[in-house]
Amino acid sequence: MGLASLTEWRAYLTAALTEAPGKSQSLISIQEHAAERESCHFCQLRAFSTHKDTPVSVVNALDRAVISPNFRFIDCMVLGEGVEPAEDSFRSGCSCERDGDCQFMGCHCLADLGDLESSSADEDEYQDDNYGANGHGKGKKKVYAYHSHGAKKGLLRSKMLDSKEPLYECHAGCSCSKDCPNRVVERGRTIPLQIFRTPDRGWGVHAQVAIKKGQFVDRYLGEIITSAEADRRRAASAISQRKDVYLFALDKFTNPESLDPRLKGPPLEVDGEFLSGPTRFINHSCDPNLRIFARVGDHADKHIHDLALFAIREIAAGEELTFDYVDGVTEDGAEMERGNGAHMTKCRDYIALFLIDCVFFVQMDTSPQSSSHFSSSPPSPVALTLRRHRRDEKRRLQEQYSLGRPFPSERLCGNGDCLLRCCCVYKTTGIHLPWYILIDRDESEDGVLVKDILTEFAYLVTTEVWPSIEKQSDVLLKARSMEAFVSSPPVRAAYLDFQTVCQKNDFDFSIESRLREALSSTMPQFRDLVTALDAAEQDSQRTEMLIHRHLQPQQQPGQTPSGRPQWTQESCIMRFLLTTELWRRHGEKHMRQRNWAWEEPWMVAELLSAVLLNYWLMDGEKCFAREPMRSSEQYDEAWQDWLDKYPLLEESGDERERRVTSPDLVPKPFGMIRGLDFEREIGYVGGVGTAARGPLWRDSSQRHEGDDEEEGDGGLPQH
Ligand SMILES: C[S@@+](CC[C@H](N)C(=O)[O-])C[C@H]1O[C@@H](n2cnc3c(N)ncnc32)[C@H](O)[C@@H]1O
Repeated sequence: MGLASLTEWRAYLTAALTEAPGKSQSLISIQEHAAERESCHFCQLRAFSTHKDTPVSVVNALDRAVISPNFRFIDCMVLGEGVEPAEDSFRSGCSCERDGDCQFMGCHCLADLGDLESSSADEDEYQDDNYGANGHGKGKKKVYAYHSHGAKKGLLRSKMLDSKEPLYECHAGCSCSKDCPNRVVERGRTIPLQIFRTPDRGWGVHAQVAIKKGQFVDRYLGEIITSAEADRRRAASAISQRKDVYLFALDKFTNPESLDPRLKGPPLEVDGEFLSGPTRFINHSCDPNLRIFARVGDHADKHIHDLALFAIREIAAGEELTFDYVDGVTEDGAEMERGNGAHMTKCRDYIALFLIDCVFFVQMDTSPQSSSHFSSSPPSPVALTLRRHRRDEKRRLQEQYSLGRPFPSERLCGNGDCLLRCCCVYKTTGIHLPWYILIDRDESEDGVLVKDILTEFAYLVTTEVWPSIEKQSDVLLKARSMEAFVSSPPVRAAYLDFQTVCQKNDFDFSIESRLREALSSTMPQFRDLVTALDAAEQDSQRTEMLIHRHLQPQQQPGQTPSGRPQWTQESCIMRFLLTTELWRRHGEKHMRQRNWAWEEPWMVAELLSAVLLNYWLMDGEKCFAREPMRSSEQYDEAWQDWLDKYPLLEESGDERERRVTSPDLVPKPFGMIRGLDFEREIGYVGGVGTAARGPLWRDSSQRHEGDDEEEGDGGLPQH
């Protein structure tokens, strides 16, 4: 019967008693009855319109765990605050006269589909298809997603099963009948499902009947919320970033260039953690038997499209249902070939993450508190430890934000809706989580301590750019804050991004003078941009426009206006400089950023060019390792390491003195790092001109003190 808890038993008996013929409703108070129904999972499931023919049941033959009382079963999407369906005036439907006509040219619902390709073996049923014989057969057919008759009627075509194409269906606004072959998800679940207790992964789902390849199983339901609300829930969640497994972005039709503002992005998300249907209990597998598809009914509601699960192979009765939570999507939202190395790594990483997760939630679920409704016993030590762990995790994140880590919902460009990947550098979820992370090795290829190289670099650029600072403690402070900036996660991410764009466009900077040349020609433009950003400070629209224009590839001279904008070496460098500059400016009122006030645009340009060159040099000296980013927790760790390594300096004089004189914070005397004399052996201090070499770039309008020396090219080591 599927009554997995005392609550459900009680509610079921209550309902049975009151509904039994001849029994008086007054046996129990109506109010009590309503309250019981509210919290009873069985009552929620029994209220589904599909309950009679295809019930959902819950069984637990393993332990005393029950589904959390905070969870509620629903059978249709719930629209959260700020989420609206299309207005009636935008709705449309097809006016096909007969169900089968829907596969011909005139059907609005199929308007976004291509015409039928006759070569597909999967389409052979069309050969003897009687539909459309009424003269419509002369028109071209559209590719129906489903087989429309024969043994496979209602099953998704194999071609669709292998694709990530959305499914366009007829719907309530159409004139075809509910039997139209193009209404499979629309007609709802046809398989009874059972939620059962697995030995090692909490709850799972199976069907007690066999499921055919291509058969629709059910929709993933939940509360549809805005992206900002989803970020807020991620940050506030007791399960922290693992909240992601319950959130699905409705991004199938998201396109920053869309004319429909609702499709421009960021996409809405479905949160199934506390409100959902049985599919919310389906576990993840790298070799799944289900796959999730975007399904659209009324085209005006593309922004709130359905998530429909279909069987991708024959499934035996009782076999656990699974789908791949990663499903071959890369960080850029592009498709990754399923089963390839990158996909399998990401897929397994999910499982590794769950294994940690499982220790927590299996214990949480089985502990008496999860049904705290009825239990009056004190929390177990395990539950207390877990609660403390979660609380600590949450507190740690909050502390990170207060110490200068930006909120994941913030964007570099300041526009909370921006989808541009390099603007979403703080995001910790889904497609925006950085794919790799740049970690310092202990030593360079030649055995120099990497932390010394960073310290030395920061010290040298500081003394070059602010030669007039006399007090040694102030120089050290400035150098320390410079080092904090250079090592920060967003600057590392910007360098990785720079490398990726270079590689994708075959820009070869393996010879250092080439990088210097491109950097030199970018500098004047970048300096002007910094000046323009300063001037546009109060005008957020203008600022955003300036930023976006310089973060993306541009139309090249001589290109036709319709040609695709292209990257150049300069625009690629510009993107690094600008993203690092935006991070420097980010939240200027925060104490950390106040330490990064670099006064003049030429200083900003000099220093950031130095940062890029220094990364390039250190990279060539094998100072970094690239590690795949396995989870948002790993990103949290990277931020924590950085915040621990570079604590905010107190303003008070004493404290300040104490901190800067601690041995760790004092750079080694110039040129004395073991095994490396920067000046003599490398002759390089980033992009900043030394007394001997002169500045990296110059033009007549940007001369500044100490600019008299010759422009030097370096004689620097080549990679
Ligand atoms: C969407 S829920 C699935 C239902 C879940 N088993 C439950 O009891 O609520 C996702 C969570 O299930 C667990 N999970 C899903 N697939 C798993 C797998 N392959 N291995 C281990 N745990 C898994 C993880 O704890 C994950 O956070």
